[in-house]
Parts: sequence; C-alpha cells; structure tokens
Amino acid sequence: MATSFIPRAVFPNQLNLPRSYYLGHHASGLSKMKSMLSSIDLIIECRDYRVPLTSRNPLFEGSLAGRERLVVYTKRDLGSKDRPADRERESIIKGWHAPAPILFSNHKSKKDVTTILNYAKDYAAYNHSLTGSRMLVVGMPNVGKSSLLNALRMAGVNRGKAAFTGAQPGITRKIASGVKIIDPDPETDQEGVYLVDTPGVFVPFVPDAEAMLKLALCGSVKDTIIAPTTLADYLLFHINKNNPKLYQEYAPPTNEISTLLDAICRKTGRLGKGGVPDIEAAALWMIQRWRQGNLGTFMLDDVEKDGLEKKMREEVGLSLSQAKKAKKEAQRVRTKLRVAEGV
Ligand SMILES: Nc1nc2c(ncn2[C@@H]2O[C@H](COP(=O)(O)OP(=O)(O)OP(=O)(O)O)[C@@H](O)[C@H]2O)c(=O)[nH]1
Repeated sequence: MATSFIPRAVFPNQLNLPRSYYLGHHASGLSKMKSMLSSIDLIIECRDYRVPLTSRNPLFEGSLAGRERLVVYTKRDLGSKDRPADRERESIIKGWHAPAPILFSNHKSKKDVTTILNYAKDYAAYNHSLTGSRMLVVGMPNVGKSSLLNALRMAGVNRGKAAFTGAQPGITRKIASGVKIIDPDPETDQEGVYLVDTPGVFVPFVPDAEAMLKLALCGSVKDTIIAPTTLADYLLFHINKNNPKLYQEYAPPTNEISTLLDAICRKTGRLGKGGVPDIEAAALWMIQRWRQGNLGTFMLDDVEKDGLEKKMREEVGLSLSQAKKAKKEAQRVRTKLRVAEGV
C-alpha cells in the first residue's frame, strides 16, 4: 500500500536571506508623499490579499498619519475562489479594521472596481471640495496600485491607461500628477476626483525571514534578490499544505524541490547543454505560474482574529540594533541589484 504524503509543517529558517529592499526611490517617494499630504483628501492604501498582514507597511502609519485612509486588499482573484473558508477569512479581515470600511479588489472585476469607484464618489461628495478631491494611492511595491488606478479611470471616465504596470516591482518610480477618475458634474455641483499614483515603498527591515520570502513570492522584491530555487521551495511548502495535486502533471507529491524542478524541466523541455535540467529556469517558471493564478489560489499569511493586533504589537519600536541592521541590509541589497543589473 502506498504511504500517504505528509507535507512539511514548518519551513526551514533561512538565516542568510536579505531582509531589506528599501531603495532610494522608496525613501524619496515617501518623503514626497509626506510633503503632499495637505493637498490630499483620502489615502487609498493597497495591500496584497495573499499577504494581508505581511504587506502592511508600518512606514505609512507614521508618515501618512492624519489623513483618512481606505485599505484595499488587491489581487483577490489570486488568493480567493469565493469558497466558504475564503469568505470566512474575509470577514475576519474586515473585523481587523472595523468600524473603518475596507474593500477587496481584483482589478479585472467590474463589480470590485465599481465598488471602489462608488466609495471614492461618495467620499468626495461628503467632503465637498471646491477644487476637486485628490486621493493618494500608496502601498508596497507591485501590489497593484497602477493597475487599480487604470481600472478606476477606465470605469469612471472611460479613458485608457494612465500609468505603466508590470510584473516586476519598481515600475512606478516617481509621483505623477493626478489622474481623473470621476468627472465634475455641474448639475449636482460635484467636483472631479483625481488619483495620484506613487512608487511602491518597501519596509526598511523585515525582522522575520519568512515574511521576506512571502513578499518576494508575491513580487514585492526583484527576482534577482533571492535565489529562485529557495523561493520555489517556499512556494512548494505552501502548495503542499493546500493541495499537492496542483503539480500532479509534473510529479507525485514531494517535499523535495529539486525532485519537482527536475521533473518540470523534463516535462517542459527546460534543458540546457547536454540535456542538463535548467533548474533555475524551472523555479522561475513555477513562481510565475503561481503569480498568474495557475498553481493554486491561496493565501500565504494565516488569518486569525487577533492577527492585525499581534502584528502591530510586534512592529512597535524597531530597536536600535534592528535599525542598524536595516541600514547594512539596504546597502547589501543595493550592491546585489547593481551586480545583477550590471550597472
Ligand atoms: N491577478 C491579478 N493581477 C494583478 C491585480 N492587480 C495588479 N495585478 C498585476 O500585478 C502586477 C503589478 O501591478 P502594478 O499595477 O504594476 O503594481 P504597482 O503596485 O503599481 O507596482 P510598483 O510600480 O512597483 O509600485 C502586474 O503584473 C499586474 O497585472 C489583480 O487584481 N489581480
């Protein structure tokens, strides 16, 4: 009789993992956002649905305090299939923020985009401004800020893309001028609503190596920063917890990433000189498939009732030694990026 497969209960600690990705344009973007606050009516903070806790950036709490905020959990289609357990998790997430409202979004869902648009419209009408409402879209790199802005613009004023989007972080590097998403309406005396896109801002230091793996897997960190095989292994750890059948066309359930990547290479023809499997290419391919929603739809963070409270407690006071580590780490990452990009 075949023995039943037991997935790993914990992922081995990655002691040498970089723990920062805080780049020059993150710091300058944040400082510009701060200086613009007086002209902003509402902050729309995007967090990634798959990592609702890990994609929260405490820098926004301090720097953007004093302005009302709407949290939008983006990329819902990649973390939920509207199963009862998904809806239960969403009600827990709503509970974290209550009484403040939050919204979930898939940028391709008309319903989700219309809900956010209506929120912006109502907010602007309620806080009537003579010059029109300006809303700042903020969030970690690659969470889908520009995609949301484009979707809102299309739904609201039927205009095409105003912001570049892309699968790697760092596509938006500068704060642009406001983009109209709702036309002024002279009949109701309603002014227009404008969205301001901002560069994604990473946290200065990620104290927990697993959080860094989650952020990298979701695309907040460039793929040259963490070895693709390590990331693919972390993905395999989660896939196995959810459903090891997700990769059954390549291999039977396994906890060995090398076994799965080797099988992927052979089945998809990712072979180098002399038929040697190109393990790194297979790892990148596996990660991309998950990011596109083709290798399971699940969250990486555990969602518990006191999850946000716990996270906020952990964040209180980045100690001095951590701040020093953060500086060193940021330097290490910048050097790694320069080498990877041949600059
Ligand atoms: N499946 C899915 N993909 C999304 C969604 N929103 C954004 N994306 C994809 O995520 C990637 C990043 O989107 P962007 O809109 O460029 O993200 P950003 O936050 O503006 O990125 P930065 O410029 O790095 O700060 C792109 O490949 C988008 O197509 C979503 O709701 N669902």
